[in-house]
Amino acid sequence: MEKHEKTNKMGIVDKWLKKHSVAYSGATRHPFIHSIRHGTVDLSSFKRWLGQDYVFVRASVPFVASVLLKAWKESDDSSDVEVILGGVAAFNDELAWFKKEASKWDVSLSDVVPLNANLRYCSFLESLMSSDIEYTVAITAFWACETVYQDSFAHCLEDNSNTPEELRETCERWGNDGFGQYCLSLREIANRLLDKAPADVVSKAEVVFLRVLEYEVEFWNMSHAETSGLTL
Ligand SMILES: Cc1ncc(CN)c(N)n1
Repeated sequence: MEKHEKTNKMGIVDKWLKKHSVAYSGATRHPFIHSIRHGTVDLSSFKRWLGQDYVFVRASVPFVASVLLKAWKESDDSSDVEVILGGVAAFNDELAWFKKEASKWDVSLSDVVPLNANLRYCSFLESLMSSDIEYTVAITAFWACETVYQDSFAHCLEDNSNTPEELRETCERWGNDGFGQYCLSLREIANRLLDKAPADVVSKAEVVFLRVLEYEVEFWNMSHAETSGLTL
């Protein structure tokens, strides 16, 4: 098949994005994201999100490393490893950025207590590290996780947005074009693998995709957790 034919073809994840557009919008157009985009964000919510996300990103490193390992063992295309390796390398920079941003906002990262929604999402990712989980399923989860952030924060950078100046750097971290391209590369990998996968693996990947969307919504919800109800 010619390359241009391949890119024009609608892949399985593209179909899921249409089929589950309500769930997808729930994750990418959450009230927390709207509040950033409208410039009405409550700074204590932003700080809570920042601390929780630092914990999440640290915990997701072994998951991404496990996806890399699966790609190295199972992929029929060596460029997958390079794409995922790019993601692993970006985590280093991301963790340094969290430290810088936390000191700007006076958030003490060492004092962050992970909330239950965060712990649940981290254990879900940990469950996907098992060698029983197919590469196709794991890369679908990874693509979905990265894409929700890319789409959400890119929305805050659109021309008609009113994102506060001091939050633009956060939005650019995930909303920039380079990160967008990287998410598209992950999407191509997921589509290619799903195209060849048996039906039960495709169903499993679709369930995992929907679970990621649910966990992402719960994650955003934590930003407006009342201090009295920190078990979210
Ligand atoms: C909850 C969450 N989801 C996704 C991302 C993007 N790696 C993140 N930093 N945090």
